[in-house]
Parts: sequence; structure tokens; C-alpha cells
Amino acid sequence: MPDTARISELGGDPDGARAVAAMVADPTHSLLALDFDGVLSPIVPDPEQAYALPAAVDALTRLGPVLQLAVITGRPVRTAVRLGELDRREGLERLVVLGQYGVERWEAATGEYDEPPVPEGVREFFDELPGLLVRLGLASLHVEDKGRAVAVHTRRADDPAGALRTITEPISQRAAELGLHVEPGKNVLEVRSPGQDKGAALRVLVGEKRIRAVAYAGDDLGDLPAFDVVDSLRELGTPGLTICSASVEQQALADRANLICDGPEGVAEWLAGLAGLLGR
Ligand SMILES: O=P(O)(O)OC[C@H]1O[C@H](O[C@H]2O[C@H](CO)[C@@H](O)[C@H](O)[C@H]2O)[C@H](O)[C@@H](O)[C@@H]1O
Repeated sequence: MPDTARISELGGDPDGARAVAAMVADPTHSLLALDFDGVLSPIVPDPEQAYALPAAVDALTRLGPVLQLAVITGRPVRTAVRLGELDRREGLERLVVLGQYGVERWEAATGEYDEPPVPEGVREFFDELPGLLVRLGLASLHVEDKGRAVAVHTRRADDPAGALRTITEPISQRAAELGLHVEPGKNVLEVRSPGQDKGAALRVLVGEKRIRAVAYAGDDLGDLPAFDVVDSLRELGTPGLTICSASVEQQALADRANLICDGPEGVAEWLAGLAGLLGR
């Protein structure tokens, strides 16, 4: 007998509840996809210190045997797997991790990484970046070399918001000249190749795994294309749930989500609730 009160609670609103009910009715054909930073991991000052919350991982290992699970992240796929220790968890044998907004892929089932060659323009931008930051008086900003992308972080600057304002126009201009895409995020600007986003990544998984119900959890602007895809799938008849991992830093997702969780701890609690509902 389905627990309708619990389904409503975990769905947030009627559309979300329909998606949770569909996931409970047919978990094998249900996809639960999550962002990494700000959803599975708390936001921390040093990107290398990010980690998956133990409570979230525990719930995922209970869900993994019954649902299709995926992590879709802006991180290089190897970084996400390493920081989350996602290759060492019993229960996550069918996990798929899509990195760099879906360009890179890792399958727990095979342990294989798929990482296409790095495009030229990004390396050119990376080589020029120190000079650009010196000219802007912001040489000490943290630059994360992601191979096929470069992230310029302002979180540890004296004035993070001011530094972000200062770098936005010149970085956007140079990125445009090189035919690159600028991805804004929480105290970060990422420069990468155009033509790929988390929505496209999510759509591929839905088709490939013959998914009939989908839930996606995100916290930042780069997650909005995935929200768009969940919304459009729902319009075409596939129940869908969007979950916002809320923070004071980014409020754009809250208005778009079926369900709002209180940051990564709230997401972990929701995951445990779903596992309970599925009898796991
Ligand atoms: O798609 P995601 O998994 O959310 O990754 C997006 C970017 O997240 C990382 O930066 C953010 O998290 C850091 C660690 O908590 C934080 O210090 C930074 O301010 C945030 O913007 C990561 O460093 C990027 O490479 C990811 O693309």
C-alpha cells in the first residue's frame, strides 16, 4: 500500500509527488540524478576539500541497487569520483558519473573512463589567464585547471563578490573571442567549450536507460538546463521532480523546483526518506 502522505511530502508539490509515486511504482525505470558540489557535498572554501556527505552516500548506497543513479557535475569526472569516493561503495555498482557538464563519463559497472580530447581554445585561455589576472590586480585568485575547462574562483578573495564583478567582463570578452562558453556559478566563473550542458547530459541518460520517471537535484545556475529537461519531459508525460538544494548564495533554482531541501544536509535527509519509502 503506497504511503501517500510520505509521497506528497517527498514530492514537494503535486507534480513532484506524481514523480515520487512513479519512482516507487517502477524503480527499475526511474532515474535519480544529482549534482555534486552544493548537493552531495557542502560548499567549502577549497574545491579540493569537497567531499560527499556520509549521510548522502549512505542513502545512495541503499537506493543504488533499485534505482538508476547518476551524478552530473561540472567537475572533471575523475575528480568527482575521487572526491566522492564513488568507486569504493557497495550498492553503487550501477552508478554513472557524467563530468564536465556531460562531456566525460565514468561507469561503476566497468570502471572505465570516457574522456574526449581537450579542445585547443581552452588551453590558450588558460595560458593567458595569469597575465589577465595580474592586469586586473587579482593575481592571487584561485585558478582551477580542469583540463577541458578553467574555473576562476573568488570565494577566498578579500571581497569575493567584488572580485567576481571585476573579472566577469574581461573574462567573458576573451572567452567570446576564443569561441568559448562562460559558465557562472557560486563565486566562480568557468570557461569551457560550448555545446554541452547538464540538460543534454540528463536527456541522454533518460533515453539510454529507458527511464519512465526522473528526479534531478541541483543548487547552481549550471543545473538549470537539467531542470528545463525535467520540465519538458514532464510535459511529454514522463513524471519529473526537480529538487533545489537551497543556499543563500544562489536563489534562482528555488522558484523553479518542485521541492526545496535545506542544502546538502537536507538533500541527504530526502535521500534517506526515499530509501525508506522504497523499503531500503
Ligand atoms: O556541477 P557541480 O558539481 O556543482 O560543480 C560546479 C563547480 O563546483 C566547484 O565549485 C564550487 O564548489 C567549491 C567547493 O565547495 C567552492 O569552493 C566554489 O566556490 C564553488 O563554486 C568546482 O570547483 C568547479 O570545478 C565545479 O565546476
